[in-house]
Amino acid sequence: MLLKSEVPPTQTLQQPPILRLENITKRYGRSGPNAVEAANLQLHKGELLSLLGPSGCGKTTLLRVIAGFERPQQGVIELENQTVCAAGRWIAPEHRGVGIVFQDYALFPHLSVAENVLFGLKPLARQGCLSKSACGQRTQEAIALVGLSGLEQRYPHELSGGQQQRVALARALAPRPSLILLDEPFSNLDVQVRLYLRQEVRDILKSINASGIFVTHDQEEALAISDRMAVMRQGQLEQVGTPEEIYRQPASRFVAEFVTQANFIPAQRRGQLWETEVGQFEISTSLETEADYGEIMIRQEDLQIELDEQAPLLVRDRHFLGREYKYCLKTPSNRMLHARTTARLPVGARVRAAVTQHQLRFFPTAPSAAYGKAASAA
Ligand SMILES: Nc1ncnc2c1ncn2[C@@H]1O[C@H](COP(=O)(O)OP(=O)(O)OP(=O)(O)O)[C@@H](O)[C@H]1O
Repeated sequence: MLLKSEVPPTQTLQQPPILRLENITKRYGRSGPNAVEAANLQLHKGELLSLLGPSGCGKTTLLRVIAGFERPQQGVIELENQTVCAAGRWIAPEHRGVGIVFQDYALFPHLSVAENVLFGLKPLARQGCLSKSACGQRTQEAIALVGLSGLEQRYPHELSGGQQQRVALARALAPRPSLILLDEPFSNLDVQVRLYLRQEVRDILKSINASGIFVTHDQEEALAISDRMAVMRQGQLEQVGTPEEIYRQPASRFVAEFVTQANFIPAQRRGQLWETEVGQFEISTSLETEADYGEIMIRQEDLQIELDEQAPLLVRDRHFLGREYKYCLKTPSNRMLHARTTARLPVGARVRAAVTQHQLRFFPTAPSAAYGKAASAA
């Protein structure tokens, strides 16, 4: 039976990892660039990790390497303490005990819901690991787990996109894989369905203490559903951490920009101040550095704005988001900044930027990107 987990999450982190990647490098063709480069990663039992990054950064390639659909040029993969990939060792995908959910569901149109789920159990039945009646029972349990009981005899075309994706999940979970891989599982769904299904899928996986890796390029989705996130850039894992760590302590400007969509304002040191085109910031702990040039990062929700006729920022646009407004603000050098706040301010007004000092972060840059040069070039 697919049992609800009785292992508390903190305990699972003390167990050995269920998946371990060591120095995985994969390139397509002989001389192409590395699609994945020297990736190291561990996943613990019951943990949900998202692989997040822009298009082409290597997320799907890394997932396919873990599944065994692609063979890396270098590196070691251990799954449940078994080496499935290393120099001179290769375990085929069907023997890795990994379940996969694809973006396009990949259901068989001529098979019913029950037959599609049963299909996932065929290899176990063929190997003599499961009897016919056990296969039937597991099929029913998996269908119930994803909330589709009663729809067993329907065909894929008689289901909504969200229901089809649940069938795909049931099919992947029925063999009770040690690891489940989900490649952009919600990207074909309407935004409404996507929002509730991603939470439901997380709840389902958590209820059976499944270990999973999601691929997504949607940072909000990654923040919402993961226990940990791995942010990828040009084939490399740039930062791995909890959603809170990644959001609050981004390891690089790339992570900060990609995950938080924060504002970056060029700054130049002037004595004990960072000078920017929207005002000066005192150099205290959060902005301390050896550098003379850089960018100050201000998250949209941390940028407070107040009406001030003499101020350098112009309210260019305002969008009502329900709970708050999102403002687009123009700086004197025509740079756009974004702020989210509940205050309603008129478009065309001039506003002053106020930020709590400890919420700022600083990223050094070359002098050419500094405020004075950027402003004069605009
Ligand atoms: N079969 C292939 N042959 C050659 N190059 C490939 C192949 N598959 C992927 N690539 C290349 O490898 C790099 C990584 O691709 P990958 O699909 O892993 O990225 P991704 O982050 O999943 O992108 P997306 O979000 O657009 O799906 C890209 O430069 C891509 O063009």
